[in-house]
Amino acid sequence: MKLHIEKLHKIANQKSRRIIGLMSGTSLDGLDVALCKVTGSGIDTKLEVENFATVPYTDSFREEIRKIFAKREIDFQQLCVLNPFIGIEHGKMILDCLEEWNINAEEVDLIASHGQTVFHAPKKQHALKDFPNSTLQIGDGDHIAVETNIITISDFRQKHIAAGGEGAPLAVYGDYFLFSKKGENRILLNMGGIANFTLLPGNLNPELIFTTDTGPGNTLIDAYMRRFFRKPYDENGEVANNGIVNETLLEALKNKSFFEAPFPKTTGPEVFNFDYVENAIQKSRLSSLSRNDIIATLTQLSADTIVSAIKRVIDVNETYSIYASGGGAHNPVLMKAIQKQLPAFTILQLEQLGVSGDAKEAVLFAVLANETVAGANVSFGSKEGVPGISMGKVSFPQ
Ligand SMILES: Nc1ncnc2c1ncn2[C@@H]1O[C@H](COP(=O)(O)OP(=O)(O)OP(=O)(O)O)[C@@H](O)[C@H]1O
Ligand SMILES: CC(=O)N[C@H]1[C@@H]2OC[C@@H](O2)[C@@H](O)[C@@H]1O[C@H](C)C(=O)O
Repeated sequence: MKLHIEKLHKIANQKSRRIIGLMSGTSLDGLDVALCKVTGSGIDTKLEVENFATVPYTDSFREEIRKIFAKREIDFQQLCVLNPFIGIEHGKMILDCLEEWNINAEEVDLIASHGQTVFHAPKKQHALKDFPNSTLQIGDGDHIAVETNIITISDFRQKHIAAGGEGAPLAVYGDYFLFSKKGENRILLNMGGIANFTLLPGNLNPELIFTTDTGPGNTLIDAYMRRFFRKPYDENGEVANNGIVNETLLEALKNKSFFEAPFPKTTGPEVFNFDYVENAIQKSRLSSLSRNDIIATLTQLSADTIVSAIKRVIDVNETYSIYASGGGAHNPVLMKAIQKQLPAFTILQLEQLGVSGDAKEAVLFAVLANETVAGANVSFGSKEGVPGISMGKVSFPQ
């Protein structure tokens, strides 16, 4: 279909592209939709977020995903039907946003779709000698392309694995292109369900860029809030604020091989989930601990493990600024606990760099699609976890 390739070629040669970045993360709160104008590529990328919305998932949509989400054993038919269903639903959500924003689908060049992660199993986690790193995102791109009539790039993580990575974190590419600053050591900290960070050295040397997941961001807090408070999360850290950190439980929660494993590493709710907390509570014989204390302790766990990972990779003679994003940046208890342990660091919200922290991950996938269509190879050296590659698969609408 020469016409399609020619259209893509034309988009690749434009000075700038309008790309919709999509992210639906491990919190299952909704679909982040960021309409971006992207000019240039690589380290010369300039990006303007024209519109952003989080389309909340309905309870029933979320429950359908939860039936298979991060579970070792599932109804295989549910996985099969969800793959096109999520693609179609995401397509409809995009069309709703475009209508709201008064923009025609023809005015958009590309969609960059992350899809819904349903299972993440790097080799360090599954420990199956003969099997590779693995991860699975569903919500097939062909369905989004046909539903919206917009060329869609999707399924970014497989190529990362094929090139030697764990399939995550992918934020590092966009973090480097959009947020590097000569003379300032920056740490881009994202606290979604899982927390991760990118270290961008002020000397701009791509070979010194570092990225890793650190462990739980909000996922454990959310799991406990859902079960015992019937709320999706601890809004503004109010429950944590009314609890006291229990040191015995905190130590039991930290007693996990993931935290000791070498960098870079990735994880997910397959490891950090409700049962993980329950086991730690039982092992510490703390079944009568108050629910507020548990939430306070889980919040401290996120802060401690984020700080400990950062401390392991920074140069003590250098100064750093942290730019926080993701839902956890709205939790003042978590933010204060991090700042307290890093008194010499300036901790700011990502908004200071001109991009909303809630939009960041969706924006970063727009950057990845831009690279795939219009970028050149960027070398990050031989550093593990950041292969210099293009990512994603192309779906044409017709
Ligand atoms: N006002 C708030 N107070 C406390 N926590 C909040 C607040 N707003 C959002 N959050 C937390 O942020 C979570 C959503 O964060 P986000 O959308 O960044 O995660 P995600 O993208 O789904 O996850 P991941 O990055 O791991 O894929 C919520 O589930 C909640 O725990
Ligand atoms: C497998 C997967 O979906 N991982 C997510 C998740 O959410 C946060 C953390 O775990 C990160 O590694 C990744 O997402 C971001 C966008 C990333 O790849 O940078």
